[in-house]
Amino acid sequence: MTLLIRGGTVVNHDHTRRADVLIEDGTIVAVGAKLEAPVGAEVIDAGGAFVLPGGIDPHTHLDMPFMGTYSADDFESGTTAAVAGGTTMVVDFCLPGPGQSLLAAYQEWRHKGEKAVADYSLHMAITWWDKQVFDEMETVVKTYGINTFKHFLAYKGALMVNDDELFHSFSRCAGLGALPLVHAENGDIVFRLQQHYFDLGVTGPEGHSYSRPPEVEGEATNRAIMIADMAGSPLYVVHTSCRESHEAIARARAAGKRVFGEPLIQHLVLDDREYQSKDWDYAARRVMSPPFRDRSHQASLWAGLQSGSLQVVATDHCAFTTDQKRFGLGDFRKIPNGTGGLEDRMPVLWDAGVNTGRLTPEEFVAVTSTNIARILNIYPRKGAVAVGSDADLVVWDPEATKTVSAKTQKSRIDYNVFEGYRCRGLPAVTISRGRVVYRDGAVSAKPGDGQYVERPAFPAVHVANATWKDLTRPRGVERLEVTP
Ligand SMILES: NC(=O)NCCC(=O)O
Ligand SMILES: [Zn+2]
Ligand SMILES: [Zn+2]
Repeated sequence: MTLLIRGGTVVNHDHTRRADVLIEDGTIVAVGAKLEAPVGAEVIDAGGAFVLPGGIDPHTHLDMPFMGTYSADDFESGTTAAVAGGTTMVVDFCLPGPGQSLLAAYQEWRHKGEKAVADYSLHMAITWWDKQVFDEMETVVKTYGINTFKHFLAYKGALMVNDDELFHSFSRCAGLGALPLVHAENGDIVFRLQQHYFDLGVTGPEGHSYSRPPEVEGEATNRAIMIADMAGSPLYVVHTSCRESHEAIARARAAGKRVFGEPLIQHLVLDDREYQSKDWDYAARRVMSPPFRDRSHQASLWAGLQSGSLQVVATDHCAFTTDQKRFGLGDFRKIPNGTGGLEDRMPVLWDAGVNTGRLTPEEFVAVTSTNIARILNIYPRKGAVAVGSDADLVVWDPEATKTVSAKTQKSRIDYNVFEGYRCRGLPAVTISRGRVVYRDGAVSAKPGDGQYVERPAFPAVHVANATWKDLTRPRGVERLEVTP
């Protein structure tokens, strides 16, 4: 199948130019001025709009078993929302249960992924530790094409791992050429603070926010960075939500460490006043970890994206219905943690980022697509409008407007945390591997159209880390023998 996108302005992370894009059998075969349409080609007139690499959201939880229920969007509704918002690939988290084989969990998540309408990939979570996990990590990397392992420093008694497990797993990642990811909140302290506020009589959703202050995130981020450094591993910090965590990442980078930070679109535009709503449902729908912060933290996150100390904007899409949120009526600790955002990430970020001058269109492409493609080792197959890349593209109309509303969204849940947000700048057409999957408000892709994307290990990064570690390692002092 041949497709020509004519008359657009192609924006990559490093350059912008007027160019047509020719696609054959799912791959970009030419990018240039005034390309001829081959006989039989479908032609899309971009009409001067931007042509961007499709968005990549590296942080979703579709059909996730969590806090006694399952997240409401599965791979079908989640990826449908994604393409409607200009995102052509998601990376979800495979979560082995306690004592469950990583290989069995992988098969379960691949089964869930069979319904995806857009491409997807998986991170593997390390939720427990012993020799079996150590051994299976190799198969996960070499056979399943997963080069990222997630570690939760929060959710005590459920997903949380301790420092010993962290050091073992990070060291194993270093040996395999894989990248560890962390949810950085100190789960022991969160547990105590939850009890403290509950005992004081704070039972509503605001208790969730009070019990997860920026300090628990700052501490855990610093700790994970230091442990990764000692293990000789790079590190990716998911949902970086506050100044303390951002500063830890910026400090590490300034010291030459390979550390990456990922703010969420929610933390960039929504703040903690939401938890003060008198409407329990309204506040509970916004319960996620880390919670929304005060506006001074937002300024820090934007500055990080602008200066390059933070690299990626994700969603952590983990959507629960109002009925599910009500599991926590009377006890905020039981409110399922998570919010949606897959359909909204790119439009809201364009509006709050590009329309305000915080980001250039090229920086927008970097933080929504290219940087994460590079971090996940799938660039330039993904994350670029370039010859040889997968034809995952968005024709982006910078003047189109909409007001976010749960009534028109593709997600299955009954509300939207961005409700009423007026966006200027929207996807007009989304293309996945050369096929139009979204146009004029309608998604045409079908369950099963999405393909699983394998991601090879990063030998070069780990060789560099190991070389430097070896050069700088403490060595025993050679001394003259002392004769007794
Ligand atoms: N973020 C959140 O509240 N829910 C999803 C699980 C996680 O990422 O911590
Ligand atoms: Zn998390
Ligand atoms: Zn998450």
